[in-house]
Amino acid sequence: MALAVSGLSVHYGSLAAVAEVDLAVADGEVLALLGPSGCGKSTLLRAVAGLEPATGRVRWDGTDLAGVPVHRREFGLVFQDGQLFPHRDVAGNVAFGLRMRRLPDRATRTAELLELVGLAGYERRRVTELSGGEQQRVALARALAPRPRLLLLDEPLSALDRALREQLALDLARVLRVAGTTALVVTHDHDEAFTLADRVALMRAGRITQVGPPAEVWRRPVDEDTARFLGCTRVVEATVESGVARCPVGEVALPWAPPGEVRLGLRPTALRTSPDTGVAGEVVERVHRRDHVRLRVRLAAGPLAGTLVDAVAGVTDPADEGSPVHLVLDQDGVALLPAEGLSRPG
Ligand SMILES: Nc1ncnc2c1ncn2[C@@H]1O[C@H](COP(=O)(O)OP(=O)(O)OP(=O)(O)O)[C@@H](O)[C@H]1O
Repeated sequence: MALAVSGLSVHYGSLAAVAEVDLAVADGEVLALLGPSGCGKSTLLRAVAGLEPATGRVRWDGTDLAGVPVHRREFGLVFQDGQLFPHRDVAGNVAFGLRMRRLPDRATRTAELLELVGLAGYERRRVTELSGGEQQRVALARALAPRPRLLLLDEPLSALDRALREQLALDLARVLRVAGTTALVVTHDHDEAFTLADRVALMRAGRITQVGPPAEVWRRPVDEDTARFLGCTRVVEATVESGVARCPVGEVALPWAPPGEVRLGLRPTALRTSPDTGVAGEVVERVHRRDHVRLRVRLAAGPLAGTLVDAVAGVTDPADEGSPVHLVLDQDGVALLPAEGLSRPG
């Protein structure tokens, strides 16, 4: 195990911003810390970097880093706004860590990194004349140049607009893989976490609530709060038999679900319009999204008659406000929750 964090806490007065966190990141692994605003993600990252006084342990390959200052931890840092040196050109920024460590072949390494982040030939450009996306690429190249043993990224893409963020998340995932980087990435964006990470650690109120591969966390959130954070807008009781879950809004194949009583977390995409089969309802609201239409539907029959549920329709579907629809369940929008506990009204 490369990074091992145990019993790590950070207090601001009486607030435990990070509370007794245990976390491990394996060699070459990318772990995303995902959680709502204010849950302590940045504070945890900063404590790992050595930027925040903390109790507990941060170890690298078994060696305790207590007392090792930030610049001697051999960690690379990338923040939301790049924090480039405005008076240096692109090469000057990328080579900064190499110069500090008196590493040789700085021009070759700089060119290599610029190539990796898609900015080949940008050496002499002024960083103040680059776009936000280009600046973040330079920040990434600068952090990777000295071959840090761990890369810490704090919301590296959140200052960028949506389309650029999606493209850069894919590029960043590729760069981290190609460089074999061990990384801890803080984000509040689910798509970003799932694009970048081998494993996702979900955080709430200073604590880690669940750690696992993205698909596992997505399919089996550990509790209802986590399911809601991951986009489930309704929780329903269900019974699973032979890999098929039956609930008041229909049935759906869930081969990975154990038999017996469970709860299902439904994301808006869990219910889709269907020409004539499925649970009946009436459209009360219709909003166009990029590649689908979001609906609010009042169910017309069954145990949940009168209840409003979220659903999706194709952009060309005639599911106008006031019109009747049928909804069927789609496995991809369904999360499996343990049976215990009461479900909250959505
Ligand atoms: N220097 C500080 N002094 C006092 N309280 C702080 C300080 N820094 C953070 N906090 C508090 O600690 C908690 C965790 O903050 P943190 O920035 O780590 O959350 P976060 O999950 O990264 O949030 P966001 O996604 O909004 O950046 C918050 O309640 C915040 O107000």
